[in-house]
Amino acid sequence: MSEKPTTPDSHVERALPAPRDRSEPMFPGGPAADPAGSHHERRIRSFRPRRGRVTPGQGEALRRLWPQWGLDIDGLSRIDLGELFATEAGPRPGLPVVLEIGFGMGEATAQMAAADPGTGILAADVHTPGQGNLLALAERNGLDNVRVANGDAIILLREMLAPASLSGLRVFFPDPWPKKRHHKRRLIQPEFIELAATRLKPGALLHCATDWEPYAEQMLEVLSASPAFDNSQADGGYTPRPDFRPLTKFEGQGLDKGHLVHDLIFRRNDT
Ligand SMILES: C[S@@+](CC[C@H](N)C(=O)[O-])C[C@H]1O[C@@H](n2cnc3c(N)ncnc32)[C@H](O)[C@@H]1O
Repeated sequence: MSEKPTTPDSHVERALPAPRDRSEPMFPGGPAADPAGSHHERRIRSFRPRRGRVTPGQGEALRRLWPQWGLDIDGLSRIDLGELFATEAGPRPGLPVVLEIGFGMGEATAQMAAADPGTGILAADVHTPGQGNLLALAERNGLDNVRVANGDAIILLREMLAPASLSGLRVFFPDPWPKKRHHKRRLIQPEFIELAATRLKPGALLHCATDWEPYAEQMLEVLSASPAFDNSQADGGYTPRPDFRPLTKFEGQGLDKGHLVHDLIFRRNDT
């Protein structure tokens, strides 16, 4: 009877990875698996939870940089923005902070942060590979004015940010939810704008962009109807694409399909 050939360590059992509980973080020290809990409240979400495949470089950035620059949107604590943007030199009270909702892979976020080092960018998304990508970009480019938040930005705004604490809000290419039955998932709705208005300082800019024409029309209608915001365009229409907004990944895909892009810039007034 022929014996099976053995390798020197064939007696060693191959260790199987221990099964991971859904609530355990995928990257030790990194973003929480489900920060505010998927059943935190019954509400229609503007995103689908999606982790996507994380590259080794993104995973490494999440493990190493999250404790320093990451924020889990747990809905439990009030954020002191001066402390959140602290550097080795100490907290930065009075630093103007802009919230970006849905930064995707974060390339445009990093470019805008580099162009404006005197402004803190609080960038929120649920997309794990993008969070790792943005952290790595921030480190590579020496950006100490970027913080990455993981979870639903509505909970961040409502539960964790103080009234009149933000100097700006950016929503670039939010999920268009083109099917009629999904329109209720769109982020830019009257209730969202009402909430955003409470968290923005007078004079703060709300900048939206989309390549989905019907959503652009909805944005214009909702923002124009809000008594808390004034259109930066005297004619009440869209803003010509400002050169300070870099091309985003999602925008590039829309342009390849021949989509028209619309920017909308509204100013929070004193009401
Ligand atoms: C269509 S992508 C656009 C990404 C990026 N701005 C770009 O232009 O390439 C929209 C992003 O918004 C995120 N998102 C949608 N609703 C969100 C919410 N309530 N809180 C945090 N992120 C959200 C999604 O996860 C997604 O990454």
